[in-house]
Amino acid sequence: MSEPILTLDAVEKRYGADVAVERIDLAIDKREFIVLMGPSGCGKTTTLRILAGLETPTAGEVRLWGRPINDVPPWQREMPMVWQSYALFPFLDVRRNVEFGLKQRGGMSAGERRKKALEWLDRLGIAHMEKRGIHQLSGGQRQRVALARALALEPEVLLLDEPLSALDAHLRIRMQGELSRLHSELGITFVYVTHAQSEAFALADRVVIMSEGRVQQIGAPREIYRAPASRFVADFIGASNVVGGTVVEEKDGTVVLETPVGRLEATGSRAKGAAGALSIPADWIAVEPAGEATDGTAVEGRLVTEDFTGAVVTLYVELHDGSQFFVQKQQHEIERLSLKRGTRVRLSWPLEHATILPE
Ligand SMILES: Nc1ncnc2c1ncn2[C@@H]1O[C@H](COP(=O)(O)OP(=O)(O)OP(=O)(O)O)[C@@H](O)[C@H]1O
Repeated sequence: MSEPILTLDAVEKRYGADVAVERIDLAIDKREFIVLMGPSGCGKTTTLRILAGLETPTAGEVRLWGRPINDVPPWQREMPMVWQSYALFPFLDVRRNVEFGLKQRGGMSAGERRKKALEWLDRLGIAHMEKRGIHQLSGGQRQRVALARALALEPEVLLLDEPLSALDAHLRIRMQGELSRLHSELGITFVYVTHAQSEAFALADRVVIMSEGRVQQIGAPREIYRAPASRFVADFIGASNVVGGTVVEEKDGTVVLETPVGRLEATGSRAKGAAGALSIPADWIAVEPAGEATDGTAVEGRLVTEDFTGAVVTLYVELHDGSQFFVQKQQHEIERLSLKRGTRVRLSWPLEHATILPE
């Protein structure tokens, strides 16, 4: 294993009695695209600000290439940050905004700075706007200027705090594609904070799921999607139905749980009598008219709503105890069933996809 470019070692940040980051351990490899994701207030932004040097940890150590940098000020770290609000200077034109960081760093003539700024503006497709004022730009163009300003420093690490959240959905997808392309072309490390799961999964090499100032799971998007490490992660990702119960049988890598919706089987192991929660991915559930017997890998209920979002349809089915399962299907897969609100349906799934969540 090569040495990580950035290491957070038992990093903590408290503001008096308030804990923003309880404990973060994280090693980031060179060229990685790392996305920090979690509910509001979980400490994502604080973690990013600690990396930028804008906050000092109250305990633990931050290392860059193995060298402690807790006490290194932001301007000596060369890890620029790009914000949702762009943080551009309204009194400088586009090109001068991009030149600003270069000027602060020093060591370049005015001509060199200008050339570098134009190179980056060109790379981001807005060189022709070099003389415009910031107020004459759209949100997407402002975000490009902010990116050009950070990238003109040619940093090893770029920090991004919800950079696309102020943009409309269409532009967000486009900028997402551009960020992904820039990341692979430049070969630098991106540490990116977002609320948006689709953004995290589309961009990240690894996603860090945080809650209450701690890391809940670190993994490739697919891994997190298919194998959430805890009930918290499964609920947060929202791709699976999670049912809690008590283990009543255990043998050969499978367990049976007594749950409010009946006895359900799951793969994994847990001692008899222990509490546990099983997770059933919504896209692995088959829907058919009710009537056939249900067993440990099926339940029956009544269709309550159908959310149509284009090719994918989400069905919400109410079970006998009043709880709901949701099922995700391609539109063409359910057309033949001609379901209506109130129709009784049977939901079933392959046993290997019903897994007991780690404790
Ligand atoms: N300067 C501060 N003083 C006191 N508490 C703070 C300060 N900055 C952050 N916090 C608290 O630390 C916690 C983590 O904040 P942080 O901004 O890192 O969360 P976040 O995950 O980025 O949230 P969001 O998604 O809402 O931006 C929050 O409970 C917040 O109120």
